[in-house]
Amino acid sequence: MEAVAQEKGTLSIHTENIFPIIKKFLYSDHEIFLRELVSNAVDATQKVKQLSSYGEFNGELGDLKVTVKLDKEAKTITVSDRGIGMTAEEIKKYINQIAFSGATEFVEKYKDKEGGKENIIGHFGLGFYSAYMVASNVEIVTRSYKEDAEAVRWECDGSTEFEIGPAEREHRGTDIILHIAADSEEFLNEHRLSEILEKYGKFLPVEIEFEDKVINNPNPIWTKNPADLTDEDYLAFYKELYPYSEDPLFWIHLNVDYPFNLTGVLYFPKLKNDFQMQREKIKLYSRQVFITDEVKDIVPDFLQLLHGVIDSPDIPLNVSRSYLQADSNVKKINGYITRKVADKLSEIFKNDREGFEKKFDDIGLFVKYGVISDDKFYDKAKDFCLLKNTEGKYFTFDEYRESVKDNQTDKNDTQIWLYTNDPEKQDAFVDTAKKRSYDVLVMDTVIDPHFIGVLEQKLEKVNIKRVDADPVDKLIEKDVALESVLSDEQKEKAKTLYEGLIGSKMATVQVEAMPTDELPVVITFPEFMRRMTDMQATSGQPSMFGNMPMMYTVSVNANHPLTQKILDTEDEAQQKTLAKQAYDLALLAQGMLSGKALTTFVQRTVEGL
Ligand SMILES: Nc1ncnc2c1ncn2[C@@H]1O[C@H](COP(=O)(O)OP(=O)(O)OP(=O)(O)O)[C@@H](O)[C@H]1O
Repeated sequence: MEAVAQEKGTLSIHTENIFPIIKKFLYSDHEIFLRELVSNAVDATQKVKQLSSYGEFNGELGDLKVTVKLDKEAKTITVSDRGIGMTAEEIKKYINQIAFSGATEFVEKYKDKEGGKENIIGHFGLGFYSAYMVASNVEIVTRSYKEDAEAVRWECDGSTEFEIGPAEREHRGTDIILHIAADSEEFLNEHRLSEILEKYGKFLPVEIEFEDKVINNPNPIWTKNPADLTDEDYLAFYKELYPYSEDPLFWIHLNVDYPFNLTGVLYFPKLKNDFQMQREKIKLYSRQVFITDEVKDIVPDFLQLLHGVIDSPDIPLNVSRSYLQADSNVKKINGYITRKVADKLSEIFKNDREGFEKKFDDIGLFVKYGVISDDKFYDKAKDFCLLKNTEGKYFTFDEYRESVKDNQTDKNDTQIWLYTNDPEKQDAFVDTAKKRSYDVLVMDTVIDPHFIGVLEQKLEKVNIKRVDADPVDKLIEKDVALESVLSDEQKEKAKTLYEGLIGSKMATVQVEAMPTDELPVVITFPEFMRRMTDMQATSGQPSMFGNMPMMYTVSVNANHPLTQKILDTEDEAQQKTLAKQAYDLALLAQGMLSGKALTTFVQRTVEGL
């Protein structure tokens, strides 16, 4: 056997093999070629502006617009700028050497100067080659800003060979001329190009002209100082982003430079009960270049209900700038945004409680979603998240605790908070609760079942029940037990009577001493069972119980005069009719009487009048 010698070496790469990979597979979306070339033009322009401000370039800056031109006949797309241009040497260095970025070199050189590193988009030294995804041939005609620089022409047909030589160009700057390949002719269309430019370049920092029109707003509000902006500016920008949307409720201007750079404006839209529709409205930018509207790694789930823009050069992008890489910065950004949003809400709450309450119906869903899904948010939101009662009064958690303390603490020293998820439907129950001077909250949004669960976990000694979870005296059990006027034997008789009448396995009948002002029969849904069904309904998961109807409790009021009367009725048929009537009334109070059963009930009632 031959012995293997220990050695070290360098990997070698064959350009012929790697080039097609860079050209075709590095970027998943072909349309981004335009983003890359326009970004390069913007970079070149920013560089010349910066050099001028550092005194390293003393010539005329002139009109710095970047232009994109489409020539359908010649089948070319040309991106032109009046940036720094390139000398022949620079082309060889920056273009011929794949993955050598002149942008990075520039940033390194000027990193300590004002604006030196903030304004440059390029980083990887690959973007230019994305042109070959759509072009069979690319020409560069360029003239450097340097004094006495000669214009240069470079051309390459996508093989590993290029040509370089002298050219004519009146001014400093660069034209990148793409000869569009046969399989990419879809890009020889002005609508398509304008759509791509609009998507990626709407807020690029240098004016971009296409078809004699400037397509971008180079100074979007998130780059400005909040002190210089009015409400109208924010609203106008919102309209620019979402032309057909209703005005937002309020907004937050994000502005941080340590430990990462991030700017942006987040808007609170009016949320409808359906919050799935509202997602993917936050746009992520990096140095004013659009990246994605998939912000799920940077923005916590509940904040994705917000609209607006986030711009951060510190968001780690992959080479294709199309998606992010998860890293610790992303986590920090996530935490920061959550904190900022909570602080803003808290500030509005403190400074304008009335205004905050007015908006709460619209932002409640969002705040509750935050409370449910993010502990850090909960810690702040617990002081401004509001509860609303059936009278339309709002309370913070602490205020509510204080307000119901005297009347709604049960014998185990636990506060029972009552709520309705449908004040209309549960009116009979709300009414009975109010007769006891109990307060009833309204919890009617899709996420309230979850919200209630979280409140119970977080708030000590608080139990939350829907008004129809139990007959009123059982909702909040106090020490005083009511005496039953019925004997045990009579109770048993009543139970058998109703069980025979109802004949459903879903119903549990119990005969209990209840106050006389309570209905003769009350139907309730045990809180636990009902909540599981509610939660499953919102989660969209198939129910563990299949389509089984919900279990319910039928409480016969032992102390109601009608119960006594029914038991005293000798005629069996008459007795059954009376009991049926009492039971139907209970069904009616729960909105459970319909169809044939309802018709029979109505007839029976009319006949009895
Ligand atoms: N229009 C232009 N004017 C002047 N120089 C340019 C122009 N386009 C490209 N360059 C030079 O060529 C270099 C390589 O460009 P390329 O787009 O491949 O990479 P990049 O912009 O540096 O990085 P990235 O891959 O992140 O876009 C640039 O860094 C720049 O120095």
